Amino acid sequence: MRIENATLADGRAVDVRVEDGTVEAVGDLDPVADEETVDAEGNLLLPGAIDVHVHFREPGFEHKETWETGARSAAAGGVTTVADQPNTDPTTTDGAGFDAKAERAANACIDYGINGGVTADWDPDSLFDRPLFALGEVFLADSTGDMGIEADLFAEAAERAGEAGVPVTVHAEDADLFDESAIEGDLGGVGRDADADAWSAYRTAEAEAVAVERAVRVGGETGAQIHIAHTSTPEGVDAARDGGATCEATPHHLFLSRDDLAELGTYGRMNPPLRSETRREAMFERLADGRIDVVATDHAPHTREEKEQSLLDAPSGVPGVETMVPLLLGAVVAGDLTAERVRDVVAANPAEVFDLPRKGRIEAGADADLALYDLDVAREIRGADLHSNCDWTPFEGHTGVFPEWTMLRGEFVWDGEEFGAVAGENVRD
Ligand SMILES: NC(=O)N[C@@H](CC(=O)O)C(=O)O
Ligand SMILES: [Zn+2]
Ligand SMILES: [Zn+2]
Repeated sequence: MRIENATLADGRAVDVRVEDGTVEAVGDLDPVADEETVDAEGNLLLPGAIDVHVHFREPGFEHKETWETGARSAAAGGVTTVADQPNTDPTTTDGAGFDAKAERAANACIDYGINGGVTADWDPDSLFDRPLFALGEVFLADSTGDMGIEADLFAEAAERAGEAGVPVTVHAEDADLFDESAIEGDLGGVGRDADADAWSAYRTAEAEAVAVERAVRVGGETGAQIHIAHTSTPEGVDAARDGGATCEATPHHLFLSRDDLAELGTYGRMNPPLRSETRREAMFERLADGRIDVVATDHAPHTREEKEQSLLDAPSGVPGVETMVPLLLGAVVAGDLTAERVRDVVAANPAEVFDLPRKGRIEAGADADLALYDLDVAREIRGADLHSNCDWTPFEGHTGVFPEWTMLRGEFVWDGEEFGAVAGENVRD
């Protein structure tokens, strides 16, 4: 197959030859006889995005999402590889838990990695016996699934991961620094009527910075590679960088702030919570200038029914795997970000941080994981148009550029209307 007349993120106009699922050549390529041609019409060709932080919920919470629906949502958003988190049922904290998840993940139409998690009753021996994508997210405070752990267990887990050469991804919040007084008293009604700003006041910005500092210190002491998940504050990003760790930021912490909570209510409750508009801007600045290594979604679907509760009863988390690249490209169209930055944070950098040599770049020898975008057709994001089992989005009404098509190892997994019968593989197998 020859993809003709594509524009790469760096502005180069090229043709791309794909053979046996691999990029064979990039450049000015003459057609060969009988070769299939795909006309890219000068549109932007990006490497398939790698979302290193999703919660596809299976096994255990199939009513929220499955590997089938989550992967389809990813593909329709230009994402061709995901890494799944361990707070499923059973938790992915021992060999059997890993195997149970691997069985379900085989239903995905995109490639994937499976993380191992840490709880007081985890079984590191059988867990590290499996091909882990990473150890994590290790919860330094409780979030969905109540998998928060104590400091000494974190140090022990980091030690094991360091020995095994497995990166550690950390949910960095310190519950000792949460402000309980913020969630006392009247928090309003349910769903959109709840006072969700109280959640941001409760899980303080300071709690993140302090936990990040602790995590990177443990990384230094144990030799483990530390990656801070979903940093929500500029202080958290700076502490990660200063400590020699890499960090990721979510689209919700880059495009939403506490100012949106009056409208979102419990639909905007997540951990770490939305921050002030000032902090959001400082996060976006760090995205644009390269201080944030990776954008990942923390795709955490919950049903409307679950969200339609009081602030304290509604679960934390928002979906996002399908809207990540579209939102970032919306920012490119608006002139706030370069296409090269987008390519780096969603593809090249995650491939480098998590050691995926065949992923994240459009060059000879790489997997032909590709997505094509027409920057002239930005459209309004609507939950009803998305393919996740979660039929709402916190980005309703935002502008996004969705892929014309998405390809996994040379096969169309999404053609803009339908999904192809493509089988995903574990990137660590
Ligand atoms: N981010 C969230 O608020 N929720 C996540 C868990 C997590 O990443 O902390 C979930 O699994 O629902
Ligand atoms: Zn988390
Ligand atoms: Zn998460």
